Amino acid sequence: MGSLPPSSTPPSQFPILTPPLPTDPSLPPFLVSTTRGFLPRVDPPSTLPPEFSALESILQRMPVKTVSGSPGLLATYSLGENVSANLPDLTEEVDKYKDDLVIVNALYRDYSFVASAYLLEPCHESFVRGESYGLARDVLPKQVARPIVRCAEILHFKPFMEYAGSYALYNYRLASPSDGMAYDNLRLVRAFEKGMDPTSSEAGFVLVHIEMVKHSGPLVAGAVAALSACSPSDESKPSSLTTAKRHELNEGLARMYGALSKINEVMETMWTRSKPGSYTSFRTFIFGITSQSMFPRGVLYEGVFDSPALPPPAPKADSENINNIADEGERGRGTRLQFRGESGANDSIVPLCDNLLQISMPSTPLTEILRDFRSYRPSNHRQFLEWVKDFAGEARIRDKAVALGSDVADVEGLAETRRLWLLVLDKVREFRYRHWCFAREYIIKKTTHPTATGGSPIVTWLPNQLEAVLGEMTRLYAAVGGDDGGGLGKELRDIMHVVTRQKETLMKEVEKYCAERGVKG
Ligand code: HEM
Repeated sequence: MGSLPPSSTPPSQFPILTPPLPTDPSLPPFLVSTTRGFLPRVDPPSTLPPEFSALESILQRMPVKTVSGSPGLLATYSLGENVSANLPDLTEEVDKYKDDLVIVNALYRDYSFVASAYLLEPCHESFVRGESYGLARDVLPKQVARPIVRCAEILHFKPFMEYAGSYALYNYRLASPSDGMAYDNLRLVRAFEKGMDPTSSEAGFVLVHIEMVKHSGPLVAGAVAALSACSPSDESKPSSLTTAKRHELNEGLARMYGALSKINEVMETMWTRSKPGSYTSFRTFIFGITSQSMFPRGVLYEGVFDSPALPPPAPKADSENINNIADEGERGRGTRLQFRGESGANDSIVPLCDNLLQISMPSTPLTEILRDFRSYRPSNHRQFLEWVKDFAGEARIRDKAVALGSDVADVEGLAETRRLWLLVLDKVREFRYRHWCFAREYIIKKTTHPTATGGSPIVTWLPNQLEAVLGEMTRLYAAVGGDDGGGLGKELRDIMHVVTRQKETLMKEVEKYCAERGVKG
């Protein structure tokens, strides 16, 4: 992969793949493209090289319900002893594949499944008994810790389960290769609970994410076209778009709108493909090892002392952050680490829209969590998102698009941009509102555990971003004169009624949950 272009380079010059996508295994699996969007450029391997047969054997025997339907190691709470007894340290074998990143990514996925299952097995047992999660194991044995760190170094991931690199986007196979990526043809490669059955809620949860991201190619293509139309190499006056460029911008926004509409439609299928009542049982295994009561001191990675995959040592005085600090008795045994858990918050669809639309988030500690989440993703996704943000900022895309207080000759074109801009914002609102409903129905009503898998506070974090979008829409609609007619039409008037209603109900809901749970709003 080429190095990143400087941020003043036109968007078309960012190394975004177009078909035919390269199949070269020495390239990173996750490279943004206009066809597969944020999915890996090749389907993930579902079988491991023979040297890893011990790992494969554990993974196949691991789920609560195995592929044959019989109870697996997690059903009998015997994964821990199996890892101790039957899994050798295969770090040297990982190195043999360091030039085949497609395989190393499969190994990263698989070690991350064993790591999370191993650490959280005691919490699963407590949960099944109807108790609170209690404490997890807090030492990751070296035969898991060393190879996952090595894979993470090679791939530039964190050495803990990630959304794209392991749990969701690198965790599917095609039941029949000739039938492609149709939903019914997708199967999970790895699962914790009953996910080997494609009709289970665990499988549905993961597969709906994949099915949504399947439509991210046109979103990327639309975003690139919109940015390209506003390239900073044009005059930098907000009103400087020519009629032709405005037309290009409108086409880009319309493509984004089409893709987001499809993505939101698929999102709605979550309710039936993964039942709200089943979520909390497989969720136990996807918690992170920071900001969680189960891991008050993170996890000691045995046999791991120094690696580019580890975060920099925390200052000793920083008692909140125990990264890399092992206590006296542990020194010489390994390194204590903390990472966020896998979460859709590490998906790139919404951050792409946030960055392109320049949605301003409030300066709150909750927004800091949003920023932190954005480091948990494949490096090419991260670079692309940062680049979109910088580019949109330099190009002043929002100013050019909505052109407030400027004389624009192409009045119809401008009205269309404003309409499309608000419609795209509305799709982000719709995503975040549906998502808030998921959080309420799948989590808040089912458990009092205060933090989500990624470590964010469950009642206040999602509303922080949803409120920002609702606020942005309200301000923009007023600024372009929507309230006074503004030429934006009935569709947007209706949407804005929904926005006003949602603002009120969201505030009341959050207040209610905060009061019930003693959380500061
Ligand atoms: C039952 C379904 C779902 C539930 C219960 C759920 C739950 C959550 C929770 C609790 C968070 C807060 C972050 C954290 O983990 O600490 C989150 C964030 C997020 N999830 Fe989901 N999620 C679901 C489905 C999805 C799907 C299908 C996607 C699609 C990619 C997705 C994308 C996101 C995004 C983008 C965020 C960050 C939100 C923002 O920026 O405002 N989630 N999710």
